[in-house]
Amino acid sequence: MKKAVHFGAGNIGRGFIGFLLSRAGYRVVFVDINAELIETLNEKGFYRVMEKGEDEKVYRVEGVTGILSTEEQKVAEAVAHAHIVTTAVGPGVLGSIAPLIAAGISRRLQHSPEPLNVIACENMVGASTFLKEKVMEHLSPSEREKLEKTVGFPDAAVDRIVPPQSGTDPLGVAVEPYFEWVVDIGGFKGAVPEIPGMKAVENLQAYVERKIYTLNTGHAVAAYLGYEKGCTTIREALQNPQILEAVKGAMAESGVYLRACFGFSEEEHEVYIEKTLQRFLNPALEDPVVRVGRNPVRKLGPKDRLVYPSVRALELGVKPVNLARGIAAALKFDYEEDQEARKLQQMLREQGIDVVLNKVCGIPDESPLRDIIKATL
Ligand SMILES: NC(=O)C1=CN([C@@H]2O[C@H](COP(=O)(O)OP(=O)(O)OC[C@H]3O[C@@H](n4cnc5c(N)ncnc54)[C@H](O)[C@@H]3O)[C@@H](O)[C@H]2O)C=CC1
Ligand SMILES: O=P(O)(O)OC[C@H]1O[C@](O)(CO)[C@@H](O)[C@@H]1O
Repeated sequence: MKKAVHFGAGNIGRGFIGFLLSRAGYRVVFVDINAELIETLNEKGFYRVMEKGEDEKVYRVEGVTGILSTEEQKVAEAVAHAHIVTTAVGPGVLGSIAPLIAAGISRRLQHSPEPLNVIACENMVGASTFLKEKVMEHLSPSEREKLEKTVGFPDAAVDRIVPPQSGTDPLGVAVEPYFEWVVDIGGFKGAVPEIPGMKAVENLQAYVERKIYTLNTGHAVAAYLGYEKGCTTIREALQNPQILEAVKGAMAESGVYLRACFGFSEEEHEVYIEKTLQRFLNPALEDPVVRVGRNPVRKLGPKDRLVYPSVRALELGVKPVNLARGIAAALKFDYEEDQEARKLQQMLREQGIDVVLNKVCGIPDESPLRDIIKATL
């Protein structure tokens, strides 16, 4: 039986990637830092995925096991014998799991000429490429050379809304019915693995950017404006007409760039936006604004969902007022339980808005975007 090693047994790990891998016939080994989660996975050996739409469908995912990420030797051994490696740990954690993956690849290169593909399934443009760079830092020059020949790191876009789980089942995951997992066909080494639900494409950049700069952009604007207005969930936020308008406006502003860059037609993009809004409004999913707004420092980064499309829209002659409202609201996201939110607030207090716009958002002093944002603060 083929073996998959998946880093991150969280919502996307269990509810999306691990689920598809298992259904494709892989024995899935989850690696996670959460000891309780790994213990429960090993005790039960299965979990349920509940698709929450108009009808509820329940799937049983069998034959799964777990390894704690501190059990370095076991993780390396699993990677050394895997047929595919995937991750869904969060972009900020990729650097921490890179040594584990490198140790596994190093072992593998000694005994197997078989190709391996490592796919980082994170909300980040170029996540697998980034992971590859981090893995390379832990390999010798000769291992790096061999890696280039046999180990692929195809970039990917992952789209399925999986909010925090509220039920009593410690492993069960409630997910939306929709999903899209798109992987760069040119990044694979060896044959592209047959995984129903995973689409290997040539124009990955268009998929990944459309997803991050539409869905994640609109979602972030809803989350930060919703938080500002005291809303608990995304659905509640979107019931406020002003927030709904701002979310639609922000997606339209980033759409100007996406259409210009990738050639989506206006109609096609409108359909995509409308479908995205319907997914946000799924009444069967309770999606907290604080989850969607988590890690505001990452989300305010120059390549991320708010600043990047604002810069691109400005270049195309469109004033990104709604994106700027999202950025301004993100700067006010003072959710105490979020470490990055605390850090951001401290930075704002101690260093001021100009330093934050510079250091966190990467917006140059001379950019008119600064004034557009400040005008909405
Ligand atoms: N939840 C969602 O709707 C979606 C999330 N994503 C992306 O998927 C990734 C994962 O997100 P979620 O599953 O929502 O997060 P999550 O918090 O539910 O899962 C992350 C898992 O990674 C584990 N982890 C953290 N540090 C680790 C380490 N050093 N070693 C091993 N495991 C570690 C955590 O214990 C947790 O189980 C993120 O990049 C996110 O942006 C992408 C699309 C949808
Ligand atoms: O997972 P991140 O990057 O923190 O952001 C949350 C976003 O990711 C998703 O979970 C899935 O793309 C969206 O629901 C939300 O826009």
